Amino acid sequence: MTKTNVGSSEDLHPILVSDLGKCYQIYAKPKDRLKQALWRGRRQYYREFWALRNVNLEIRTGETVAIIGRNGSGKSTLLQMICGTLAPTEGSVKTSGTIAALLELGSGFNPEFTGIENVFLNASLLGLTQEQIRARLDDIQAFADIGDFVHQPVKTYSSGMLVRLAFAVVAHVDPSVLIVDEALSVGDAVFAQRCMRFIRRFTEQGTLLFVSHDLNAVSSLCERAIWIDSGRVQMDTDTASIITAYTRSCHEASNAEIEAANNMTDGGNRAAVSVPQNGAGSGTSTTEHASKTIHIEWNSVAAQESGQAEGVQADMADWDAERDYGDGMATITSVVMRDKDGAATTTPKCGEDVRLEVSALCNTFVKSFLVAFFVRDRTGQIVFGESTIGRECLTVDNQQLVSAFFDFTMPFLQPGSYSLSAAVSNGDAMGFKVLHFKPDTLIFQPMVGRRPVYGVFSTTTMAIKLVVQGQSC
Ligand SMILES: Nc1ncnc2c1ncn2[C@@H]1O[C@H](COP(=O)(O)OP(=O)(O)OP(=O)(O)O)[C@@H](O)[C@H]1O
Repeated sequence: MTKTNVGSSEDLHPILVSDLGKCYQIYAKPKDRLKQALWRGRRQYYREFWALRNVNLEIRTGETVAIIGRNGSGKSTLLQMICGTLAPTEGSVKTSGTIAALLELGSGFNPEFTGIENVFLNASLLGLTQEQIRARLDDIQAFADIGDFVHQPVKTYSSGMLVRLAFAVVAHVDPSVLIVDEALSVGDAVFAQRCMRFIRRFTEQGTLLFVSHDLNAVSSLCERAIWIDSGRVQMDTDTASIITAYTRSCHEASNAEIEAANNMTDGGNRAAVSVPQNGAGSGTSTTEHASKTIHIEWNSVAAQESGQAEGVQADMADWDAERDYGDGMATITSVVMRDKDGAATTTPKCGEDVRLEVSALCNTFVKSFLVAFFVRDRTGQIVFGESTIGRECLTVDNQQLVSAFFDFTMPFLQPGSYSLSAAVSNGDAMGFKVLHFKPDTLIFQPMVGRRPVYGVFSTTTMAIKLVVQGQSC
């Protein structure tokens, strides 16, 4: 472990990765491995598999960086090479400062040692003296919170207990760089929150490298993200842009899967889908839920032309090719928020009723039309959302215009700017195909008022009573 040299380039870049690559030798049969050893390289019995290739990264001091990507894309391979637990096939990694890493479960622990013995072993490897470890032992035990198990060999621990102990150690060794690989997914909710509080405090002065499939955690912790796909850096920029691009790619992959499954079931003949019962003409459907309503109307374009539907024209100009995605079988034509008087607004009052109208034109027959929206805060975290899933099953015909009306009370939000994304899909809770997803299509600034907001948003409280025992109110 190296300490930071003040003023050096390593000081500015605690992690520098150049042309990094990892190649595995894949053997079709176990005996091929033996043959390879016997032939000493004169014949090849394996095929090469590059888990990671041509990766160049500069992580600057104080940056909070997420690594995201689908299963098997190479995230853990990259982190292991940065931490020095895996040797690269090509390229190099330069690190400086004290790097504390939470990688695979229990890595770095000796299974025969007790929890306490492993705390001493790991904390001393991370640069603490025996005296410093003794002084911090109570805090480490309190953070891990595994009771008397701390005196048992770690081979008897559950996966949750292992990650608790490992996290407790890294939380008390004052690292300058913290690397976390999916560790939070193992602990229970209370422990995950304890870790998130620690990581949040750590990011105020330290450098963080964070791997997670939880995009909300990623957006709330990291300002920069790196998307890895099939062992290559696909994109490296601000977290919000990466999340948009990555989720778009995941939806496209999922749409392709659903398309393939549909082709298997109907033999590739989309015309085999039965003609809708309620597809022609127009209609209304309303569902009550909790205290508010979701309300969907659909009209034929003929009705629109005769003035029954508000003038909405849809064509591919409604698509932002850079950001929108979907299979194009419907086009979102407008997304409007209205106040309680019906006026369009981008400054809704918190605690007051609003209506969100999402209109879309179908470019094909849609068997089960779904509408959804969600709202992100300025860090990209999803704050709330709603969908017709589980509430509506609407069949829509080609060239019909659908409007969904979501009536709800605007929650008491933290002050700031919020973006609303809308989507229309075909399917149900078990799986749906995105027809058109419009990210960040409506930006609004809620009027917060003077009421304090606790957390991401406060509930719309029906009543608050203060009662002194013995007195009526
Ligand atoms: N020892 C190994 N031998 C052969 N292939 C390996 C080995 N270790 C990893 N791989 C392969 O390298 C690729 C990258 O694996 P890696 O664990 O880095 O992915 P990941 O992005 O962390 O995935 P996940 O999100 O599922 O944790 C995968 O295809 C994996 O099967």
